[in-house]
Amino acid sequence: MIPPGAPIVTAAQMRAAEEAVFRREPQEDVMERAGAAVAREVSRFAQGAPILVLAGPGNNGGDAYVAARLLKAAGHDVAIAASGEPGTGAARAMHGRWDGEVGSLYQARPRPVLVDGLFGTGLSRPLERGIAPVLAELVAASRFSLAIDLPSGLATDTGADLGAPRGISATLALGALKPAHVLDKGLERCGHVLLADIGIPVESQWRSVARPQLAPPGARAHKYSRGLVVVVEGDMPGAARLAAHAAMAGGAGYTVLASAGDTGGGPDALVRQRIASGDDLADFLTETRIGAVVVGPGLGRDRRAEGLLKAALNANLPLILDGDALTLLGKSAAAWLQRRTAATWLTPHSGEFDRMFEGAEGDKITRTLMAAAEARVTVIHKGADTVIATPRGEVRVLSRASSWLSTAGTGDVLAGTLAAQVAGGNKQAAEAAAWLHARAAALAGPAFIADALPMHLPQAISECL
Ligand SMILES: NC(=O)C1=CN([C@@H]2O[C@H](COP(=O)(O)OP(=O)(O)OC[C@H]3O[C@@H](n4cnc5c(N)ncnc54)[C@H](OP(=O)(O)O)[C@@H]3O)[C@@H](O)[C@H]2O)[C@@H](O)CC1
Ligand SMILES: Nc1ncnc2c1ncn2[C@@H]1O[C@H](COP(=O)(O)OP(=O)(O)O)[C@@H](O)[C@H]1O
Ligand SMILES: [K+]
Repeated sequence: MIPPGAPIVTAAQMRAAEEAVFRREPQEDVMERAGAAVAREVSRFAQGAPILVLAGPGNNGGDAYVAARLLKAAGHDVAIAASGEPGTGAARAMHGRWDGEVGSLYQARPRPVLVDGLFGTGLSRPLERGIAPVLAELVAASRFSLAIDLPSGLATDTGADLGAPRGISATLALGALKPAHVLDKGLERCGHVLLADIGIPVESQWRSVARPQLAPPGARAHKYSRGLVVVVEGDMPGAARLAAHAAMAGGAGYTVLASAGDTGGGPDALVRQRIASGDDLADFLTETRIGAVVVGPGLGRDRRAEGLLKAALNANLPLILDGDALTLLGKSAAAWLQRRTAATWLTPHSGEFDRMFEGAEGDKITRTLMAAAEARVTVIHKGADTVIATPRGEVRVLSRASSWLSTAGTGDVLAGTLAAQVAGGNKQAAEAAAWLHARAAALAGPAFIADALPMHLPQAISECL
């Protein structure tokens, strides 16, 4: 579980936000609030069991000393083990306010409740060999463990593993989420992510995906005003049908499958339009009521596929490109897409993304932002951590969706869901589609097949009205 709609900031941005607050308020007061938030969460879970608090040399350790003092004052049995002397002024002050003993991390005996205050956003290199195994053992031996801000050993801005333990029960993000809470190894290492307001205002164009606010069709709505979606069928008709079904269940008023022949299957309400070639498609896409076109699911990569893709790219209509369309574009994706004047969305998984934007480097947020800016499109970079980036620099991250989504065809369902939101005029279509898709997966439960996913979209939508 990730707090929805929460700002995500890098370590440097968090530090800048803290510095701004310290100009009008003592650092110790902010640290008292951070430690109090930690103590509140820990006391909820400890239920009277003995607590071991680990304190590192920096301000993460400072938070740990505060939490230990408040937990002890509330009657808990608390022991502290430190990896060394406190190294910052605020951490020294908090160490000074602790009136008990401070043991050594290396001699610490496990306790049922563990608080990890070794390192947070200041982690600058992999954990030293000595620290990582000791921390891993103490976490493994505990019944409940809470990481202050971040599990120690997780790179704040990338979620890369620098020696973080496995099995942390919960992480209390302080002030804002950091990329490590939503990306890469952070998905497995943070446990439940909780967010504490510690009175540091943060500005960010990056957020976790939130539940969208949707509206039912107006009293005078008709099928075209609800949104007309065209899904282009190719070599693997099932993929296009999945996308079309998702568009229908995702709220589109009218869905057309542009297909070379009648391959059958799919809902009866699905309208079929015979499209044999790129020229046919170009003609058909002059229909002005079309609100979104989906090209790519099961498209194939032959000459016909290329012709269909070109016709869609040249049409002045909102366009969702997925699957084979992305592979066909490959390295020339940005050059093709920059020329478009109508809005475009790309929904690559990591393989498709890397084929299109092989020069992009860095963490997933940075790479996706770079791609969106270069191609001037919205990119929905799928995976266990789905990163949505717009050319204006906005980012939305959806992580911890059902891992049962890892089954063939669920990406086609996302493309269709997105098309429905685009055709319906939703200005936040990508974020809404990502949320609805993940919610449908949660409702579908375990071991669903992609065919079952669209059936749960209406329920997901009902939760947004
Ligand atoms: N600013 C504030 O008042 C507030 C901050 N807050 C809290 O502070 C946290 C950030 O604090 P921070 O910047 O002091 O960094 P922190 O994560 O404690 O670690 C830095 C220390 O670790 C050391 N070190 C680094 N890597 C290492 C390694 N691999 N192995 C060994 N040592 C290593 C590093 O040494 P150095 O790199 O300098 O050699 C330095 O001594 C943040 O996450 C939040 O919890 C909240 O209380 C709100 C108020
Ligand atoms: N482990 C996972 N956890 C959460 N979501 C996942 C996971 N694996 C895949 N997904 C989601 O499932 C979908 C898979 O899409 P894709 O790889 O394009 O599949 P296909 O091409 O077969 O339709 C994406 O929305 C992706 O974000
Ligand atoms: K920590």
